[in-house]
Amino acid sequence: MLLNQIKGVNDIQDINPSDYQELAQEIRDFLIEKLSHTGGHLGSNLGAVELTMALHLSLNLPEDKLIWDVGHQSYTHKLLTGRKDGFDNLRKFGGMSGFPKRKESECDCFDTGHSSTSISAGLGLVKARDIQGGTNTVVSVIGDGSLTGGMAYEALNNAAKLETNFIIVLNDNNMSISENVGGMSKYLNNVRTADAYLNIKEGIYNTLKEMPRGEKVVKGIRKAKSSFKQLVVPGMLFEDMGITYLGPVDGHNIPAMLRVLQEAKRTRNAVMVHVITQKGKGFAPAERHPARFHGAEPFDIETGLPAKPRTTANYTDIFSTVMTKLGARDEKVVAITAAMLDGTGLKRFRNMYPERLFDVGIAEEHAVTFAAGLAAGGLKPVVAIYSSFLQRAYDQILHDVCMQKLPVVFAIDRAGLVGSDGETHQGVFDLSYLSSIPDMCIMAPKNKWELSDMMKFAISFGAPIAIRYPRGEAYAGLKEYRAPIEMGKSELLYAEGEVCLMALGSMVKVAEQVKQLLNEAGYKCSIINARFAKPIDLEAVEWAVRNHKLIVTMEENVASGGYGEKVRDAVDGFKSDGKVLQIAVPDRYVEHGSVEQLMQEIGMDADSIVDRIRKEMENAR
Ligand SMILES: Cc1ncc(C[n+]2csc(CCOP(=O)(O)OP(=O)(O)O)c2C)c(N)n1
Ligand SMILES: CC(=O)[C@@H](O)[C@H](O)COP(=O)(O)O
Ligand SMILES: [Mg+2]
Repeated sequence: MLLNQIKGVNDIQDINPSDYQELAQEIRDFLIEKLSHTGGHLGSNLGAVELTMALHLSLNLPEDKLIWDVGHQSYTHKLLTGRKDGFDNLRKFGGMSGFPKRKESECDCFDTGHSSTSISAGLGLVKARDIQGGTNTVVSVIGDGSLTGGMAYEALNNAAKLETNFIIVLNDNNMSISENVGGMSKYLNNVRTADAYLNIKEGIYNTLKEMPRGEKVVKGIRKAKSSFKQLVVPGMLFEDMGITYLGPVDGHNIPAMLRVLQEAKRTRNAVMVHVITQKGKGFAPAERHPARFHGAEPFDIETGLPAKPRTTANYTDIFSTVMTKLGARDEKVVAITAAMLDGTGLKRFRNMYPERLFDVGIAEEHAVTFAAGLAAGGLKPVVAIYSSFLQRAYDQILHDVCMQKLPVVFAIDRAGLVGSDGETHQGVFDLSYLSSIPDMCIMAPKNKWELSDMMKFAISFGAPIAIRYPRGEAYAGLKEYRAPIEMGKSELLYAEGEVCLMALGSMVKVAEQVKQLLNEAGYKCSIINARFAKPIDLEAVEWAVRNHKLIVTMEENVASGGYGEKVRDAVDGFKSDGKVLQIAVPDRYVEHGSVEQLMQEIGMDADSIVDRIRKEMENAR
């Protein structure tokens, strides 16, 4: 097997060129087999096999620097840098990350996970090289979807004035997670469907040379290269900015890519190499359903179907259903997604009300200010964005939504630990960054019915409001507790005394388990479902202080700036010696693994919480 000859970095350079095709096939077979067990970002990786091989053949790693935008397509890069064994535990607890990690390999020069950062980071590495007199090559690989993100344009704008080499590879598979959207996508479509510029160029040169005085004409054209390109390349957007454009080149043809990369390396400025690939290439189910195989769960190789079909609704499903109902009831309800139509569950809303769904591309900042504009214009926008991606739009939430008290509903999915995507995607900061903003109201449902009730409350709230809910199965317990949602009011679930658990959102389910364990150990235990993280329910805090020896706050967010901190401050106000134990995500980045394993690791599973409570109670005796 050729793949077995690749034990470390640059070993691919010893492979005979006549074997490249076979190696690419072995890599595909390997990825399909491994990911059928572990899950992972299959489609993007299958599309980038030959591209990655060509880059590794052209570069000398780790001296040369290769930056992967988002990083979800870096699996072949991991294989070619000696990490084959890591695939057995890909994205598992303690195993190999699904994204580039500097601490994992010296060939991973920049950590990614969130989109559209690669050109900025690459340009930084170029400048660092130039200032220190280095000669290494720097390559940023960015997908067409990631090129919808604003940061990419800020970086291109900056890179355009560069006078040294910087290679930007545009890996264009005409897909984001769902269909790619917007003007840039349309522009790339035109470029892609035009005959390859390089072929046209050579074809025209050859024809001209046959003609009388043809050589002279060709020379003249070569001198006026850019105006010639203007004639044959639609748009010329990048060239006009000052960035050399090469391509489009077939991203599954290694010799063709090697030739273009050689040319790109000779350029004395920023150069964009436009590579055309197919998402899911070589695995029929992934070619047919690129969105489903973008981030795949373990699957059956024969059929492509999930190994474990899902039987219960997750919070995204509930959100999806309620959105269609809200859309039916009120024509003013509109929805916005930043390239996460499938992930946020807004596809159904799009299918029913296409004119009221806006997919703005990977542009969270724009999504929020756009929603502010929609609200200012009299509509009722719901912006559905994952917690960790919404981090990007802090200023837009503050400056464009909250300062004007505009009625925008933030549906914050993946709030809490997300599991196998790891530290870049854990949604454990939203309570903190949103809480600091005046006029922001934040809710979190304890179960699936409460998410529905909160959405109905939010849509008629008339001011900025956020609902955060986690990845995964929607809790179907506590159905009988369905008191109407009231602004800033919590819900008392059990009133027993001694220990009072004040739990927010997903932690209510854990609180039930904690209560049972505490009861078994002989402690009485009350539970308050917080419902609101801002404003907190001060009356409930006072009741908890007056009637319990210990208050335990529970939230799937970092402690700093979270719900527990606010409760602690309030307790101090009511009773200076009131005891509060804060259960929250610790002040460090939480890596990948299953949510259950991670909760255990950070001491937020029921057993760990009970241990801590018992210690506190024993100390108090
Ligand atoms: C800031 C941010 N928003 C959203 C995402 C989710 N996301 C990951 S990959 C992706 C699509 C990327 O498309 P493209 O760059 O074309 O890569 P492809 O998957 O097509 O190879 C999206 C929206 C993200 N990682 N970061
Ligand atoms: C790479 C990336 O950012 C997305 O593909 C992300 O992995 C999606 O996560 P979900 O599976 O939670 O939708
Ligand atoms: Mg793409």
